[in-house]
Amino acid sequence: MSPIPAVNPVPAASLVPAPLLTVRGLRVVIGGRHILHGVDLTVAATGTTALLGRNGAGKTTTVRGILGLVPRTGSVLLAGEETVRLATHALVRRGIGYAPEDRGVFAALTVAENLRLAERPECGEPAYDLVHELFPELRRRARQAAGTLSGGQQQMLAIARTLLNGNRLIIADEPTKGLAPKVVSEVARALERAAEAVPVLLVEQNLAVVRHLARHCVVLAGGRTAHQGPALDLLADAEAARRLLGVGRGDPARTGPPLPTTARPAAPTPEADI
Ligand SMILES: Nc1ncnc2c1ncn2[C@@H]1O[C@H](COP(=O)(O)OP(=O)(O)OP(=O)(O)O)[C@@H](O)[C@H]1O
Repeated sequence: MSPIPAVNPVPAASLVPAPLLTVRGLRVVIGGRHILHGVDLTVAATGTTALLGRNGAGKTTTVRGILGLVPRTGSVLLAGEETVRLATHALVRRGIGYAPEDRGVFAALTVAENLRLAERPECGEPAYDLVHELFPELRRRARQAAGTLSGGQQQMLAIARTLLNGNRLIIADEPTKGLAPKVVSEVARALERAAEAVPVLLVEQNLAVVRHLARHCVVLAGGRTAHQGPALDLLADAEAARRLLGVGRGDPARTGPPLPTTARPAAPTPEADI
């Protein structure tokens, strides 16, 4: 009888999922001005990765560089594929959904029309079930002009558009900016649910939201990566948070009260069809 072959132990490192997105040496120059000087970051293959930094650190430019919305050099690997020379439409086709800082909804169109515009037939059946489950409010307001929605509702519409097409990564740029605390909690809960389905790269200034959602964080300073690591470790280190993010105990707007524990949104009501 032949001996049973020995089973090679799997090295622990190979059990850690590879990052979904790996950015190396990302540089952006606009109008002769060097804005990013070589940003390095990784976005985990699951959950939420927060992109942090003081005002003007380069967060939005980094996102725009990843998406090809500004001229950039360096390396942007999406699931191992080099994308830095691809145009934005090609990146969208590869499954990156973007909820920009200004939300980018079409004000004169209804909620349903905004969603329909985001459909991509090549991705199969649009995931309206998921959108309606996460955002029952959008279902109820399907026929309302998007320009008449509140800021929070517009933000939910912007996030909902990224969820329709089975994207493999969602990038949300400051989704809670300017929202009332109750609406911040609603948007955060929606993002939390979204991140169960799709990894999220979240640009966020509200550290209560970061604490609630993000496992991993990347901090930019002066157009460079200043720190990467577990989000809770950074937030627990008052000196590092002050140095890297410019926040202290006396800054409730950013360190905020804790968000309420997760409560699932109510099941959608069959009031309107989108
Ligand atoms: N199109 C542009 N032309 C010139 N300078 C720009 C342009 N876009 C951004 N900048 C500058 O680049 C720097 C980084 O801007 P960016 O918006 O990426 O920072 P940010 O970290 O997102 O800031 P905030 O938190 O205030 O949104 C800032 O000094 C900004 O003024």
